[in-house]
Amino acid sequence: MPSILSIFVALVLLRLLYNRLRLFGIPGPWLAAYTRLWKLHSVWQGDHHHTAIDLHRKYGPLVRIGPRHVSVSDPKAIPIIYGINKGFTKTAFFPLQSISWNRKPQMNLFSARDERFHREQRRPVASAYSMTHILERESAVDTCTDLFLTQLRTMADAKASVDLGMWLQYYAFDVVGEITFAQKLGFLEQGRDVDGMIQAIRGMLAYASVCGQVPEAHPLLLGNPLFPIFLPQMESWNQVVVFTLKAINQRASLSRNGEVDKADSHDDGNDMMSRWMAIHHADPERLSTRDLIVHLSANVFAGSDTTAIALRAILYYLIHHPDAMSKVQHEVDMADQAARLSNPISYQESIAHLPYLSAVIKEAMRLHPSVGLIIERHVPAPGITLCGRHLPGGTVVGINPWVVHRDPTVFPEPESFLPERWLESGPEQLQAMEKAFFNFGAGTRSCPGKTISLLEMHKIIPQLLREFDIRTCREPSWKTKNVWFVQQEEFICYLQARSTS
Ligand code: HEM
Repeated sequence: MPSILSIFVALVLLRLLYNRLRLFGIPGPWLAAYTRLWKLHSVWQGDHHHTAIDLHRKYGPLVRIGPRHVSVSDPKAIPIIYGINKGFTKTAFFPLQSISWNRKPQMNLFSARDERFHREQRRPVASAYSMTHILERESAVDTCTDLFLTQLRTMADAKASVDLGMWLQYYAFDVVGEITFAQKLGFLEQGRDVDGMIQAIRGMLAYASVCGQVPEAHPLLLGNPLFPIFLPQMESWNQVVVFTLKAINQRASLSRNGEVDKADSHDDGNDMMSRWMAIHHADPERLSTRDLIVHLSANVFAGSDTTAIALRAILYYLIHHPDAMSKVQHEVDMADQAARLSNPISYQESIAHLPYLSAVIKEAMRLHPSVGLIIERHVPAPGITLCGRHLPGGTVVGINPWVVHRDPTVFPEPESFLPERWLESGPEQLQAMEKAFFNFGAGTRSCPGKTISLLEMHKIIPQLLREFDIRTCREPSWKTKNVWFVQQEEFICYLQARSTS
């Protein structure tokens, strides 16, 4: 009689064999064909973006990174996987990044898997992210710039080293605060991680990146359905939600049943909260109190880390490419001499008069995208042919921005920092590069907040370089860790006031 143990072992072996045969012929690390442990381990190490680049160089456009998981590097696959009405839906990786409120997990724009629900959620809020609306808050962003520069001047005068990486994140946080809630979040003023929000977001990302590889484990961990019943105070551990509720309560009040009270709110501002409260009060069914809370908190969660990563990358590549740094500073100085720039520099001025800077911004985001894992989607039934291979329905596919941004057929010398490629390439090449630029995702689920990030980048970088010479304190000048977002740490710099400023 076979023992229970031998039956169990036989079942496990059969399962592994089944896994192996499912996507037979798609190359990749041998262990990945059998089990998700390979992917889990690779993500756990915090360097998966580099592993993914190496794997695609070795195996080609399709790499099997799990039993049902395929990483794709061909930019031509972007409109297929992420295009409108293509039927590819978000995977279980996303919902575990939602917040919990009123004792329930609440899906936001980012985490929602149901496309219809997502469409209904995005419709009323989308216009608040348009550049026209964001620019209405430009003067508020300028107050963040003033505060940031004042703090940096003090540190530069003291000839102290500056954790510029951290300060850029404080800046990004306060800008999101101004645009979302018409208030700074206190980061620049206090020069510290207010309410531990940066740490809280890092913890959430680290959890999502690892648990997201085995999402079935989520209900046994932080997604345990018993927690809201027996541990309701858990909601108050999420600083992002706590902050959002505090911000709402400063302007209106949430009643006992969780509804936002109309009496003491004011709907006439141009920040997102005012715009969305106005919609809510006109038609609560179109945008409920729940929707208000999840949309506002999504901004705090999604808007600061991603932008800070991009800001650091731009300065990092400039510091390590002195020629490019000189060109940007020369461009700013010339525009200044021609009296084309205000103080602080406006977004429109930056776009109109600083073309080399725009190319630098693009090139830095190409080399160091904020997102460092594949942006997962499920292949719809009955399957799809990608790069000449049939992938059955249910396969998890996705493109990693780090991989597609290094496609040598689109970006020659992919590892080199060459801002000129964005200025000197012919129209066809430029179009191919734009189509392969995947920093903000693509299609209906692409990033609505990119307007906010672009506004920040085009304003604060020239402003900093107009006023300071910046160098790093040591080499290597940062450490990176891929926790879904590729964060940089210890980007410590010296700032010196420029004689021309
Ligand atoms: C450099 C900065 C940023 C980068 C690189 C970035 C990247 C991304 C990417 C790749 C996606 C798509 C995810 C997917 O397709 O599954 C996304 C979605 C999203 N981002 Fe951003 N983001 C940035 C800044 C922001 C900002 C500033 C905000 C808001 C304040 C924001 C809010 C969102 C939201 C709400 C979504 C979900 C959109 C939807 O599915 O409808 N992001 N972002």
